[in-house]
Amino acid sequence: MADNVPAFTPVHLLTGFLGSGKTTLLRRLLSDPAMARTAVLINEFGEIGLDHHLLEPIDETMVLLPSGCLCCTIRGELAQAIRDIHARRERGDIPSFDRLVIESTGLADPFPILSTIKADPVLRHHFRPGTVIATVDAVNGRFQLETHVESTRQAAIADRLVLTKTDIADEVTVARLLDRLRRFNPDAPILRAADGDLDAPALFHQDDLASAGQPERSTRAWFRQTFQSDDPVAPETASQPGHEHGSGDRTRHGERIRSFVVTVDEPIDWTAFGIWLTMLLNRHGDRILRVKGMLNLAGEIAPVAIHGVQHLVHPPVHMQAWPDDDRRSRIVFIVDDLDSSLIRRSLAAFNRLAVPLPQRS
Ligand SMILES: Nc1nc2c(ncn2[C@@H]2O[C@H](COP(=O)(O)OP(=O)(O)OP(=O)(O)O)[C@@H](O)[C@H]2O)c(=O)[nH]1
Repeated sequence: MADNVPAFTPVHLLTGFLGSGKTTLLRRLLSDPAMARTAVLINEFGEIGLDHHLLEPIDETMVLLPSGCLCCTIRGELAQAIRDIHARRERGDIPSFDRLVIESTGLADPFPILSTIKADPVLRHHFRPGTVIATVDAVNGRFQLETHVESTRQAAIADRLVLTKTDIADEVTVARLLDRLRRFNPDAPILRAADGDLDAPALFHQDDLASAGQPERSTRAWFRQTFQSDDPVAPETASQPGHEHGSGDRTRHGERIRSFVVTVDEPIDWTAFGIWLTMLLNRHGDRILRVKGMLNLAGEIAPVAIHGVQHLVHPPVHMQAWPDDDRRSRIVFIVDDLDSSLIRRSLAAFNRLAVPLPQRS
C-alpha cells in the first residue's frame, strides 16, 4: 500500500455552467505547490474532450472520463474510474494523492455525483465527499441561472462560489448576479477569480484536514433539506426543456442540448475564422452554449485554443505544443436547439475549410 494515504480521501467537485471557467480555475489551483498531491478526473459533455489537452501537462493522476454527462449517462464509469485510480494508488503504480478533484461537465447536476461516492460499497470506505466549488460566469451567469436549471443547482449546492470574469463584467451586472446567488445560496463564501490572492488552500485545505465523520457543513445540509422539499430547483422536481426527469435513470440531458465536432484539415486563416466566429455568436449566441477548439492556424507551429460562451468570444490562447499527432483543427460546439448543419455550412461557406463529420447526436 502507498505511503501517507489518508484514511478517507476527500473528493472535491468542481462544477459550474458551460464555459464558466472551471478548467481555468483548476489549472491555476493545480499550479499551487500545496496542491501537488492531487488526482483529477475530468468529464466533458461532448464527442471529444479537449480540457485535458488545455490543462497541460497530463500525468497518470489525470483521467479523462468517457464522453457523456456524469450526472446521468456515465455515473457507473465515475465509480469505476475512482475505484481504478484508488487501486493504482494502492499498488504504487501512480504517485500517491491526498485529494481527488472531479471537474464535471458544465451541464452536470452535482447531487448525483456526490451521491455516487456515498452509495458505492467500495468507495465509501476510502473516500468521502469534499468541497463543492462552483464557478459562476459574471458576464453570462444571470442568463444561465434563469434559463438552465443545472446552473442553479450547481450554484445552490456549492460550499464555495467562485465568480469568474469579473474583470470583463460591469459592476451593476455583478451586483445583480450576487443578489441572485444569495437568494438560493445564502452562506457560501463568494470569491472572485480575478482577485490575485485567490489561493487553493482557501478553497480546499480546510476540508482536507477535516476528519472523517465530521458533520457536513451548512450549505450541503441546507441543500439536502431544500431538495427534499418541493423547491423549484430540487432534482426530484425540477424540469425544463432539454433536461428530462423520467423514472429509472433520473436525469438525462434531453434532445435539445447536443454537442458535435467540426474538424478542419487545412490550416485556418485566423482573420477569417475570427470574423466568422464573432458573427456566429452575435447571431446565435443565445443558443450556442459553448464553443471551444484547438486550431491549426496558418503560420503557427503550435495550436491555438479558442473559447466562446454564448455571445462572448474570449481571446485566443497559444498552446505550447500539439498534444498528439493529429494536426487537424477541432472545434466542439454545445448547442441548445440549433441545427449543426447550419454551423457546418456557414463555416464551409465562409472560408471553404470545414470538413463535415457525420453527426453523432
Ligand atoms: N476574462 C476572463 N476570462 C476567463 C476567466 N475565467 C475563465 N475565462 C475564460 O473563459 C473561457 C472558458 O474557460 P474554461 O476554463 O475553459 O471554462 P470551463 O468552465 O472549463 O468550460 P467547459 O468545460 O466547456 O464547461 C476561456 O477562454 C477562459 O480563458 C476570468 O476570470 N476572466
